[in-house]
Amino acid sequence: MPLPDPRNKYKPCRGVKLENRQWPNNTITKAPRWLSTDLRDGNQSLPDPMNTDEKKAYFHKLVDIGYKEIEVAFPSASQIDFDFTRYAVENAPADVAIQCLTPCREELIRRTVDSLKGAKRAIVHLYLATSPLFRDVVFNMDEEACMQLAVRSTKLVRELTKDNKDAKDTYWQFEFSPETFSDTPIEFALKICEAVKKVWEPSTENPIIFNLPATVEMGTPNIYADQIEWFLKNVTEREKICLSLHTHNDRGCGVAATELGLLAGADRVEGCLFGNGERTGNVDLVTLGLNLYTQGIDPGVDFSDMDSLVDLTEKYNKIPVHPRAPYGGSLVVCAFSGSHQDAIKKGFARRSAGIERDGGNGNNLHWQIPYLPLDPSDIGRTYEAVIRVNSQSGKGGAAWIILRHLELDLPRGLQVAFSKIVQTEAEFKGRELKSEELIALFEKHYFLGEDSKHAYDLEDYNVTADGKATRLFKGTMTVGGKTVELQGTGNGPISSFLNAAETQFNYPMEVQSYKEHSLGKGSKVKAVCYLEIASKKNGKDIIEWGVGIHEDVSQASMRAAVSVLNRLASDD
Ligand SMILES: CC(=O)SCCNC(=O)CCNC(=O)[C@H](O)C(C)(C)COP(=O)(O)OP(=O)(O)OC[C@H]1O[C@@H](n2cnc3c(N)ncnc32)[C@H](O)[C@@H]1OP(=O)(O)O
Ligand SMILES: CC(C)C(=O)C(=O)O
Repeated sequence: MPLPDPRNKYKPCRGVKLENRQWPNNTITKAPRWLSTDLRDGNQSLPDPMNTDEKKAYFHKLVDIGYKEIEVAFPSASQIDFDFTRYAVENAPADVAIQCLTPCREELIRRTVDSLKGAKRAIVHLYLATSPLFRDVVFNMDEEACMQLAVRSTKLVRELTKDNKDAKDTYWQFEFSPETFSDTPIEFALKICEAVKKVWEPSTENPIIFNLPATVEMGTPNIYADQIEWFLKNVTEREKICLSLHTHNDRGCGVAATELGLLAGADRVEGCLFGNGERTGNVDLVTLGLNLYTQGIDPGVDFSDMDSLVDLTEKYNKIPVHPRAPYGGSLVVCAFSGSHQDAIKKGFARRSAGIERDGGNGNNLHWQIPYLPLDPSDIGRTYEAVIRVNSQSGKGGAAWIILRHLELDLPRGLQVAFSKIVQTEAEFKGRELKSEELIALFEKHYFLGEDSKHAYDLEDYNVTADGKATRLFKGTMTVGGKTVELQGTGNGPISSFLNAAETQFNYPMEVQSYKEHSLGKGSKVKAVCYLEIASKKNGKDIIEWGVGIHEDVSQASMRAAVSVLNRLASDD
């Protein structure tokens, strides 16, 4: 039973008092510094943490796609984490900083710094929970004791790193996280950071990283943004600070909180690919990066081979990426429903025309396709994957697949006719129809396949002028294996054939529309004809479509007419 009054159990998150807040008026105009914590915060939350080989593969992929700051481990926790840090130190490119997390405990700090020895660039990340709940429940420490511990620990890190003459070859950076910042009285968060800064003595060139984590997401994202703006307004020596965000997703707003935090002035973001991490996860770096990209901002990380990132995380985290995960999910660049497919198909047609006019590849043409905020090809997905067909689909979806695979640009009426066939098949099978199945259905239905089963075949014919405006068709057909001679007249080859067929086989046939286009290019070019015929079947007026393909355009149209005849003779 839900509680009749949850107020007695849960209290709302209180924001900070922020005068003249600025962040709602800001826009994000450049990518922040990114830190991937997949190998630390992500890894520590896995039921089966990665082994060393898995961490290595993951690390190299993070480097390959462009992350320059990577938190690789909690080296004081285990020999595996220590050894992996050594591997990362020895194998990181010169421009990649290796970050490690340590609590405020002397032996653990020493071990952490040991693991980073010899690194070209290293970030020692010290954390200490600062919220009243944690100080009280976890540490039994008052604010003063908490501050003294942070100060003592920072002094030790300083002594072991930037003040250590034996460690001068490393470019040391220092990060301090008042853990559970999101639930810490803001004045105390500022006070402890100021005390830590005073000890570390950062410079403008090498700023201290203050990472202000929403360790647990406590309130709406605007509250987090207010906290960040308040902190930045009140902290001293802003120019010597890199303000870092580290959000979790307990309320499902990690991305929003991070984006609002950036609007509030933050410089750096920590997160994991596809939002792996404690509980509901860290903020998703893929979403954040591609959110920037789709605003025309280079994220500085390469997401163009999305499937390889999905494979990586699924293999090593052993957690599937949700099919609806932003950008990376297998279903997010797919449209099943008819009106979406129709709009997307029209959008692509408009874009192709624009590209042709522009004479380029479309990279300088603004992306404007209904329902698709991102060009699937920018993340390595194919257009073919965009439109998928099931019983919810309309004419546009199947027509798109036929266009992409067979290059047949079906007239609207034929799209409608074929979509009914598709609908029946999808309902019958009770599932999505794959592209190959749709193509087979189309070829079978309009008798285009080499081995299609059909009643009528045109063996031979000729059309001659019979008087001024009249054409005479004479030909031989096989009907169910038997040879039949037929002849008819009309004002052109098709009408004279239809007249012959009507006389011979008793199908009234009147042309409603005719369309042709070329297929392929160069010496392999063919003609495609689409013929719409009004006829009668079992006493009822009906419309049938025929499709014919041939190197010769008049043969193609004749084939289209035979295709109609076969449709009239078929049972379906
Ligand atoms: C929000 C975050 O993600 S923080 C990072 C969390 N990551 C991890 O904890 C992964 C690695 N951790 C570990 O392997 C272990 O917890 C270790 C090695 C750090 C410590 O192990 P143990 O000494 O056995 O302690 P244990 O894990 O049982 O409890 C944590 C202890 O650290 C203390 N602690 C927690 N955070 C901090 C901190 N930032 N600084 C100093 N001490 C801390 C706790 O109060 C507790 O102390 P207690 O034993 O005196 O009560
Ligand atoms: C150590 C800190 C930054 C952390 O992981 C968190 O608060 O979630």
